[in-house]
Amino acid sequence: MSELILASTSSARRALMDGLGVPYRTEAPGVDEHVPADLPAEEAVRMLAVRKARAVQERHPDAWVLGADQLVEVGRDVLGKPQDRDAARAQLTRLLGNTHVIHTAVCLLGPGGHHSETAEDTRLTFFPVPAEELERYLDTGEWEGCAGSYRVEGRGQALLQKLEGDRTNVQGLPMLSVVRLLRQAGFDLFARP
Ligand SMILES: Nc1nc2c(ncn2[C@@H]2O[C@H](COP(=O)(O)OP(=O)(O)OP(=O)(O)O)[C@@H](O)[C@H]2O)c(=O)[nH]1
Repeated sequence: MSELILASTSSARRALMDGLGVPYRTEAPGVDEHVPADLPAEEAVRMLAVRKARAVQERHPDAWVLGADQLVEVGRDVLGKPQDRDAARAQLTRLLGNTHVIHTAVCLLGPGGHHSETAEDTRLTFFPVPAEELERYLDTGEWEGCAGSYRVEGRGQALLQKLEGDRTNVQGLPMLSVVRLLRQAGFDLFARP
């Protein structure tokens, strides 16, 4: 198989791919992540996952390229990554004591016009916690670089009352689906190095 490129700057996505153990490298997609404001969350993440993968594939047409995007939907609000602590506090205040949905899309592009993609939802319910506890969680800094301002695999799990779906999907890649897409594309996931 020609090389696999993860079109991402996300350390969490890298960690998930490192765990899978398939040889790959990363490259920043470098795309404009703006989408129409009224686009439903699942359509937005699919559009951006494809945009990221295509941007890298244009630079490496013979490679396999995996792109991903994620948004948090709570009620009618759609949340991305917070810009600062105050934005993170506002996001978490919206999530605490409520149920929200993580929408993550992945797109696998390959030689010969291969295009496969999927979008996965994970539903999470957070405990209602007092403002002082929220400030202590913000002190961990886990909000930085995370859509929804928490890390489900870190101290953020202390906020988690219920999770329905793929936990890795929350971290950034729905690994059940990533494995399926790679196997369907013909990848040998235990190839000798
Ligand atoms: N470690 C961790 N990261 C999370 C969690 N929830 C969301 N994220 C990260 O939040 C980011 C979602 O923003 P995106 O726009 O999809 O991705 P990005 O960080 O800009 O990275 P690119 O793939 O380069 O676009 C991703 O990096 C996710 O890995 C979580 O629970 N744990």
